[in-house]
Amino acid sequence: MDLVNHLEGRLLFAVPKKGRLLQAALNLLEGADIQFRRESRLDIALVKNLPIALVFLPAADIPTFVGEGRVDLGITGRDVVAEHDAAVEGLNRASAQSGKSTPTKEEAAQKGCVEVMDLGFGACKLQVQVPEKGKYKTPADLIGKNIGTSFVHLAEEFFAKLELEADSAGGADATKKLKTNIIELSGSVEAACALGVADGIVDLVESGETMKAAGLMAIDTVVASTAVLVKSKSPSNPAMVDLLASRIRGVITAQKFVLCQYNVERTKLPQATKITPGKRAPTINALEEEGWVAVSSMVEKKRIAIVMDELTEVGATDILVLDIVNTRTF
Ligand SMILES: Nc1ncnc2c1ncn2[C@@H]1O[C@H](COP(=O)(O)OP(=O)(O)OP(=O)(O)O)[C@@H](O)[C@H]1O
Ligand SMILES: O=P(O)(O)OC[C@H]1O[C@H](OP(=O)(O)OP(=O)(O)O)[C@H](O)[C@@H]1O
Repeated sequence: MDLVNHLEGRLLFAVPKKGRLLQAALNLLEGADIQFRRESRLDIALVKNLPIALVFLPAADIPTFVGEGRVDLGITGRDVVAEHDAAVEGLNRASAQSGKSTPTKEEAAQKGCVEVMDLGFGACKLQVQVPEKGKYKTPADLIGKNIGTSFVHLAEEFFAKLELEADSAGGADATKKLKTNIIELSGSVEAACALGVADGIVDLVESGETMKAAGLMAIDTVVASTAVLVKSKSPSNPAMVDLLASRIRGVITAQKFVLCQYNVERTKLPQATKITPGKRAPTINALEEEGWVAVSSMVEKKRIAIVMDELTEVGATDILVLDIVNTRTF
């Protein structure tokens, strides 16, 4: 089937085609009941139960497709969205400086990605790193030096700001324009210092193991990133964007919370509900037994053990913890 000819009237939703964000993104789609079958080698999949087509793209390219308004929604990293924004700003600045035409206000207002929500997975930091045993201790020490990175536009923006600060603080010779040299590398960036290509690098750190293994240390953070849902500034079907956002938010909330149910004497209710205030408020039902109530309340998964300890301490009994499959609680 020629899928490209079946896209008419469908909202386009970009999903990372590989890498670290792929599985968590697919889990979200499944939780949101977005049903599709991806044919082998095809980067487009029609959704069976909604007027949507999924487009599988490299995470780093998704901000371009969404920002240009060619795709309506996307799941990608905040780091690559920031890199795309920095690239567009850099391009506009360069055009303005060279007297070339820049986008009008109206054109600019149509372009770029709008963050709909933080998806809570894929956490990492884009950090400035230098050799642990080297002479550079602060980012300012790297002004005018060689920096290896795959995030050239964010790195340029970061060092341009540092250079400006250094200039205006009189820390640099105003007659001699310092310019940090940003070297574009497409992977294994950590090797650049050891091999003499760079004095410092700007690269992603998650566990920190790669950085440590390369004998590097982080001295500043350029962007703290997680996966995000982004939309274009003028999506083809805003109602469908809202529906998908609401479903995805429901799945994320369900992943983060559990339902805690327990019985407690009515006299202890104020103390107990202080421990389990719920998202909006706890649900309280009278029990057949005089003076007792049943409480159910959403509790953050990561706090549940402490919450159960505290409830036991105030005299709650029959404490049950239930998984939430899906929610619509806002
Ligand atoms: N340790 C990590 N290293 C790189 N990216 C990470 C890490 N942890 C989370 N991420 C997030 O995952 C996104 C995609 O990175 P990943 O390297 O998996 O993609 P990819 O498409 O396979 O890219 P590439 O082929 O360039 O490595 C990053 O932009 C970032 O937001
Ligand atoms: O802090 P850590 O958990 O060690 O993860 C960080 C490393 O992971 C990524 O590299 P990737 O594995 O994608 O390979 P690459 O160097 O070829 O980009 C990133 O560029 C770092 O090198």
